[in-house]
Amino acid sequence: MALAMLCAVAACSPKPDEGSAAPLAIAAKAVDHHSYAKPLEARVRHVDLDLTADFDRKVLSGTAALSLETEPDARQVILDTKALNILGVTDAAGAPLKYALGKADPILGAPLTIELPQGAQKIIVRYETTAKTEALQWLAPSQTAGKQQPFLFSQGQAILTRSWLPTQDSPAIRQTYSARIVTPRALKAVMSADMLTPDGEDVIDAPGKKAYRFKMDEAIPPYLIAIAVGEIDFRPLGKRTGVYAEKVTVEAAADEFVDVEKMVGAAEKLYGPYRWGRYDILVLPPSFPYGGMENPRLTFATPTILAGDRSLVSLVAHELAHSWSGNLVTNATWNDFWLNEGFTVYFENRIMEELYGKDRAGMLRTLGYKDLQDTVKGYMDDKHPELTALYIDLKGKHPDDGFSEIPYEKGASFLRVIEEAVGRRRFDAYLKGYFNRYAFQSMTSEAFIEDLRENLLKGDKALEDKINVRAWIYDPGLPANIIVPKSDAFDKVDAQVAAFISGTAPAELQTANWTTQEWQRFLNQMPETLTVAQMASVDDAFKFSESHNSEILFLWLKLAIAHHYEPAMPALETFLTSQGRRKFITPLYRDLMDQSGWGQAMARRVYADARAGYHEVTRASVDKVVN
Ligand SMILES: CC/C=C\C/C=C\C[C@@H](O)/C=C/C=C/C=C\[C@@H](O)CCCC(=O)O
Ligand SMILES: [Zn+2]
Repeated sequence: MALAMLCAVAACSPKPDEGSAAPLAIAAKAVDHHSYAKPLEARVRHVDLDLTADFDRKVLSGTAALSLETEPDARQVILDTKALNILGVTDAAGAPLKYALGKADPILGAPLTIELPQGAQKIIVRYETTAKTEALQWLAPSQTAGKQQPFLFSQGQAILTRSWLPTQDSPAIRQTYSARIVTPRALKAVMSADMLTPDGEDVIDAPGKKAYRFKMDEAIPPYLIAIAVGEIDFRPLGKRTGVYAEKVTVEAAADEFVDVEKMVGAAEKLYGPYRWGRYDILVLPPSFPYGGMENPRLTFATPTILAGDRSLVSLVAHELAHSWSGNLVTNATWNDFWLNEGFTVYFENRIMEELYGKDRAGMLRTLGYKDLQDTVKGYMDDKHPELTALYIDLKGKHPDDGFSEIPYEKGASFLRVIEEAVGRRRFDAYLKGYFNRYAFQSMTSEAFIEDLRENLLKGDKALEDKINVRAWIYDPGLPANIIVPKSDAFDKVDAQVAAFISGTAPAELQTANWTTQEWQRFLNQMPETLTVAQMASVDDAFKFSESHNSEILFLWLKLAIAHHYEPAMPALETFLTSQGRRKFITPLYRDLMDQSGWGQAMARRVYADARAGYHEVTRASVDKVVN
């Protein structure tokens, strides 16, 4: 990897307000190995985009005007780029500036070093994206739900934003942004910002085009700058919530998300005011690579959560929770990713408990704990214990290489241990204070420990040792004081599973009105040693192969592969070729590849056909398992 000029986080964080000096002092020791930026000399404060979405060429082209804050003697600014075609750089008056695009690193991309006249406050980069831009997916009409119009969307996390706009792409270098996006007249542009022209405006001497304008006045990490363009409709859900989706999807989405306005209220009751104005959701076409992405003001969500019975809306609670953990207080480097995700999973479960009660929240914690156990076992078996720590040193690695359930479920388990040690009321008060103290700032694991000591533990060394704070953050494995969730609500499921495995015909199982979480528990408990007759009987009884619930279908298809249960193979092929959510796609291909002969042949055949339709995030993941 080209020597990445390191971004000293201290200079990346904005001027601290009183009471937040600690993170700056501690965070100064942190460096972001995933950015070339040197913000101690010159840093980006605002990005103003003026781009045209060209669906014929599949490029975004135009300008990024960057407002800078520079040291008096600064003579250059360094930006992060990846696979961009840089067409020229000028100052605000249009005078050309000298620039150099450095050697491209396969993970970080290339540094764009721009010479600055003394006192320069703004530079304008003219550029266009290319076919190698990893953040963007350009979909043909056939790849969308509506099949009538093309669609474009971006994914920024973790370090993909640099592939669709030149800036300092570090989560510690927070920036405001504004944008003018020109689209074909039939399409609408939306972004993670205030949408100033919901219906677009005419473009002089371009009758076939429309322009949409946006502004984000809060300083956010660049990975949260997001865009989508398509035949997008809108339905309101409440006074500050609504859902965007393709016309054919929007009614189902509005019905699925009917509780979202209540979710925002529940979240505010827990951790303070929602600071972002509106909370809207955009449902993407099926290839979206994640369950959700917490782009501020506009969560991006997969259509695979549209189960029709609101049973998968915990994902929305998760993305909403990021409005505090991750978007308001952000991990300063990707080594500290658990600060985003562990807090959010903890918070997500509290929102679900507030809205749907302790039983459902307990079931979700129990299912999450099983995922955590499986992940830890997998990494330990593969001799990668370092990936089971919360803080992971990702120097020289792609952040994706550290991505797993660990920062999510182990991080949440850590916070539950703190809650149990100090009591829920005291912990909630601490969290509310934490989000206030560091609002719109970036945080490191060390800074968090300092804040915890100062504002919650208050010098109680015995309490800190009882919680085992540093071991939870830095040690591999699961600390002995982890709280193993126990959900009585699953007792009846477990009893039925035992009856089934002991040979009782599934038809005798009392499964009336089971929830998705109970079916997940049932399938999680199924051994991989069933007979084909047992697989057939349970499929006949519960029609798993025909399920429209992505979470249930995923677990059933894993079981079907393990048993080479042929009747489920058409459903498997449909599932692999009709959506692109990495969490489902990669494990199924991996399981197929573990089946020598038929499984490997099927994986290679299906992937050869489906690969082009996946987003780069999913492709990069499956490329590692299908060979
Ligand atoms: C220790 C890992 C450090 C950094 C990883 C950061 C980002 C990884 C990159 O892959 C982006 C991930 C984005 C995830 C978005 C949503 C998730 O919360 C849910 C993903 C699983 C799902 O589809 O539900
Ligand atoms: Zn998350």
